[in-house]
Amino acid sequence: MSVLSGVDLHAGYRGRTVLHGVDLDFGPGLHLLLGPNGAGKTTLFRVLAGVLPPSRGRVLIQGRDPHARPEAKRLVGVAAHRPALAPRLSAADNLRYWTRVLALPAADRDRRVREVIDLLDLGSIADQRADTLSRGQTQRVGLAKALLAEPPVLLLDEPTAAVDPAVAARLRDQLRGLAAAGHTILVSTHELAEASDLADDVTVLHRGRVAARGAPSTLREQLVGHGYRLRLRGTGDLAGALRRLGYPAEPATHDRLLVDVPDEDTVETLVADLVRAGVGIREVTPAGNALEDVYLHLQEGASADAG
Ligand SMILES: Nc1ncnc2c1ncn2[C@@H]1O[C@H](COP(=O)(O)OP(=O)(O)OP(=O)(O)O)[C@@H](O)[C@H]1O
Repeated sequence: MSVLSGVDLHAGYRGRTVLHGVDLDFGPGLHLLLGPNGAGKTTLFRVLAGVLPPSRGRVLIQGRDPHARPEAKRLVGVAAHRPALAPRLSAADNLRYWTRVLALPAADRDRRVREVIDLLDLGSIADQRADTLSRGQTQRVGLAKALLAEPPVLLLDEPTAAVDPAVAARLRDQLRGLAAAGHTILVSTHELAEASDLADDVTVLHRGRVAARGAPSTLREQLVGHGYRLRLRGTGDLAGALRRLGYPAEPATHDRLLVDVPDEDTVETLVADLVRAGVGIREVTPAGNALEDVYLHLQEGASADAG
């Protein structure tokens, strides 16, 4: 069941196009939008939320276009990367203020504030002034704000970026709970650990385009192919050394390589050849840490384009 979709979305800022034709389609559940810094994740969220109009293409939320029908914006709750809270108001008063901005029925406002405070375990900081909250606490208040109107769709921009591992784990549990309750949740992140941990459905955004979508393990195959990752000692001409040895690999970063080899025997030969060629080897990892390879692959493409 499609709840949130985007077709051929183009968008940008003052003549500069950031999204170059993004197609997306999400149903209820937890979905991740993974992309390196600057990939266009925040821009895409602004377009999906009905805030930034696309120059081309269309957004549909439960069949309604938020850019054509502003009331459809109510179907989306957005938690910004750095939520803007009124500094002098308490966390709870910030939430109360937002119930008015969202035009929730007056009779429901206090109840909803209490509910989101309970749901996100914010009781101990509810009366604390916003400007005294830690970044992680601020982020959780931002998430509470996104939930106030009980929207079917949640767009969460790097919700665990500023929180410690224990809080992040709790937040992930809460997100899983919301997904199980029927929300369609899209979480953006550039953190690989987060992506492998949180959801099986990952969309990779790269340079304003969807580079791939799938479970972490299948993404690797789509983008990188089969292979092994080698971490080498030294920053010499690794690509040159490999070419001379006849291996189709390219450096992904200064001391790492992605090597596409069909089997273990070839890896053994490769390692022996590299050692003979004087290249030190620190680590050989089979295709397991899928998303890290995907990222290295994207970086590799980006630096090749830049050069
Ligand atoms: N308000 C703006 N005006 C002009 N350019 C912008 C604006 N916001 C973002 N950009 C540019 O659009 C591109 C995509 O930015 P965006 O914030 O969407 O990426 P992102 O994937 O969310 O990155 P990050 O992971 O760093 O948050 C970047 O090159 C950025 O400089």
